[in-house]
Amino acid sequence: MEEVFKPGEPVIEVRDLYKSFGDLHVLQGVDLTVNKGENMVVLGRSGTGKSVLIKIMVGLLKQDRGDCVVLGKEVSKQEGNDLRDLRLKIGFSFQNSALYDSMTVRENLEFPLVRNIPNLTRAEIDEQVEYVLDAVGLLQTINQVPAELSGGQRKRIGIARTLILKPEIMLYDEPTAGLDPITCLEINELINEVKEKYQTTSIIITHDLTCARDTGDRVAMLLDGKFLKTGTFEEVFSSDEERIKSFYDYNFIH
Ligand SMILES: Nc1ncnc2c1ncn2[C@@H]1O[C@H](COP(=O)(O)OP(=O)(O)OP(=O)(O)O)[C@@H](O)[C@H]1O
Repeated sequence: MEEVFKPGEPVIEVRDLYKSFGDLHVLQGVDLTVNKGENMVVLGRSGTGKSVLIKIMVGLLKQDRGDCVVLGKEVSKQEGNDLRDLRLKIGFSFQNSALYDSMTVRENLEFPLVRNIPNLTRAEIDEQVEYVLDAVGLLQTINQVPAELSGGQRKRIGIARTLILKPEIMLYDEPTAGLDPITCLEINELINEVKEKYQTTSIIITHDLTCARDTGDRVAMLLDGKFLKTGTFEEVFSSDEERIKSFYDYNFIH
């Protein structure tokens, strides 16, 4: 039986997680709980281990010690079809959108559907492509190729391509990187709309404090291998901790 998670129940539970590469101790006792329907923002300077943490969550890396339980399953113990099924429930929206340049928007969106869900009819594929494009507000771009789209539109299509498999969890890697401030705000809105429409649980990795403030139900600051502080944006940034204050001062733009 598939486990069904109710709002507020933990969907991701990371406990006392350690990961080193030789002498480089990247994660040193990470604890994190993300509840059903929650947007959790992970903040941290470059190289602090945010991507390593995400890779452990999707089974691309194994921890040295500790637990990483996603949708009720210890990820490091999943193999073969079980790991594949778990990964299908986790949508990973890459930083560079990773669209295929030679394919139209329609073809880019069809690709994950056809690859992962066999025996869909043409009408079902069309319906799902159009639904998800409408959800990200870009139905009119269906026959365009990525080169004809703006950076913000490409991000949206990248998010749509992840959403089309209706994942329970969304992992956004630097969703606003390289975008102008207005487009950043539009992406933040989209992340919030996705949460409402698709009832997703999300982790949003970012350096962008406006994104953190606007999308995060809670934010967690990764520093020196651990989460230094977790809470609402206001709770975290009202802290007197010097390293949090200096992160805020260097990163807050508007
Ligand atoms: N497979 C690996 N082998 C060896 N070292 C690795 C490996 N993966 C990551 N690292 C190292 O672990 C550290 C954390 O990397 P990670 O990519 O998680 O940083 P990050 O917080 O995501 O940074 P950024 O914000 O720049 O993407 C880095 O020093 C990186 O070089």
